[in-house]
Amino acid sequence: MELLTPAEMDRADLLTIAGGSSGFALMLHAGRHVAQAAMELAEPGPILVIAGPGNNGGDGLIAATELVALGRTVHVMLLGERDALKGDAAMAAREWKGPLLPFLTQSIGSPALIVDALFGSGLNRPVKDQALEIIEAVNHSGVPVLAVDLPSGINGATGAVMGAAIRARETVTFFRRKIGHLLLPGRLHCGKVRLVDIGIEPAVLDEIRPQAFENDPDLWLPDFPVPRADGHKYGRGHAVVVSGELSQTGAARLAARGALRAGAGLVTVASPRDALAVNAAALTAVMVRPVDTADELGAMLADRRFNAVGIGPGAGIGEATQGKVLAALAAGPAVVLDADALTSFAGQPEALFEAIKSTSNPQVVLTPHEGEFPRLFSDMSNKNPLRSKLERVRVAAQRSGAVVLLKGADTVVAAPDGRAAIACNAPPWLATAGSGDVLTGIIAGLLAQRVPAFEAACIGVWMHGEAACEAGPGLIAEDLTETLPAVHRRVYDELGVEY
Ligand SMILES: NC(=O)C1=CN([C@@H]2O[C@H](COP(=O)(O)OP(=O)(O)OC[C@H]3O[C@@H](n4cnc5c(N)ncnc54)[C@H](O)[C@@H]3O)[C@@H](O)[C@H]2O)[C@@H](O)CC1
Ligand SMILES: [K+]
Repeated sequence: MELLTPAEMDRADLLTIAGGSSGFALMLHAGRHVAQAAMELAEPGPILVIAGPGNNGGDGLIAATELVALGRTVHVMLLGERDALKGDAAMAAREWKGPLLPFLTQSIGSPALIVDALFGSGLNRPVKDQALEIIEAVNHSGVPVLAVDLPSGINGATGAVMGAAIRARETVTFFRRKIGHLLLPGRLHCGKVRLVDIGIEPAVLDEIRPQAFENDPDLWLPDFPVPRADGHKYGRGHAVVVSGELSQTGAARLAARGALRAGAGLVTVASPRDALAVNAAALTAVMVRPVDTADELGAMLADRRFNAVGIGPGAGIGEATQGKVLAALAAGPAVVLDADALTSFAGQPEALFEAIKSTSNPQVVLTPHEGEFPRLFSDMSNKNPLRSKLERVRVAAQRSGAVVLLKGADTVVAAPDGRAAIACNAPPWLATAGSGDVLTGIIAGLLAQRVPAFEAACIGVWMHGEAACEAGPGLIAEDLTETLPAVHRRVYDELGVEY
């Protein structure tokens, strides 16, 4: 499903109003949904609504009015003067007939539930002073919080905490989720996100054309590779994984098994001669072929049946790996570059980007983690707070000409054309040795089946997260390939494919 920036949400709102609805009608829907969620969440006892000076506060005031009508005791605190409210929020305030408590921490008390309607998508600067004190006091109170639209203090476009932010049990948001609901740390502040319809027609999206999506099957289901009943393994591509030296061959084997489990028809490990015996002894369905140099790799890949290559896990950092990367890009299969393949270009990323842009087959995926990312994009480390993770990955994709996948609990995949997907299905135990190697292999396996690079990266990330959920806590990288069949079955169920 699409993810919106606050600016895009404002457009959705304006297009709906231009189509004949009133802004206040949207607010009434929003406030009623919030009240409904509050009824479900709140134990018996009073409910405190903390309202801010904009339309997020307006939603809160409508919810307060509705909750009283539903028989609840409701207290309201408002930041600023009632008379200072404008537009729809002023209309909402006229609906609220009760008193307003002073905007002080002492007013919080110990309600059954707090409805956080302080700031939503209009947050445009760090919270300070009174608002900051209230947010911190709410977080310390231990009272469950229902956030309206966004937990106050979370930037809807970036997920950043602007000074301080509410930690909500649940968040009710409208029409479509916002990017800040998925990117960290925002996601951690939202609790469960409830998406409700407030009367905005999905057709407005035709005009807005959002370019960010949640990474879930809705996004790529038609591209998911399903073997044909009349097909054979040669029709499902042949992935090559480049192995490192004798002492570090395990990573390539993990990747190779990932490629096979992702559905590649055939997988070959291109192994240095001195590691051949080790690789061959430890592999069964995966084949092994001696490849020491970039020239040898290039010669192997001249056979176009090898249609996808994964390089990086355990590859070693330096000129030898650089050479193999350039040979793979020149030969024209789809390519996924990870780990040492990326680090080998630290300090000279332009050489890599040039090679990517001049490849005859522009199906290239880069899969850095936050440590590797600034080795290629030195101005965009996560220490640089000027850009969100989404923006950083988009710029990286545009600059490199490749699909870029930046790993993390909120893995972002972006294509050079601006499309981007944010994942939220990875469990914390997925962060374990070797799990990135398996991801590289899964993506290589999908590329081998001719899934386009952006979709291959998205599907790979999603399957990897699902496989980890399936394996559960205590996961080691080897488990991921073994739980992948269950993930395939889940996708087949969604596709309605029998097995
Ligand atoms: N766009 C839409 O389609 C709809 C929006 N609605 C609500 O309207 C909200 C957006 O309303 P607004 O644009 O009025 O924005 P908000 O209500 O989120 O906040 C804007 C107000 O807060 C102030 N403010 C911003 N940052 C501050 C800070 N750090 N410290 C102190 N004051 C600060 C601004 O000066 C302004 O007065 C949404 O989050 C949603 O809850 C709903 O009513 C339904 C429809
Ligand atoms: K809020």
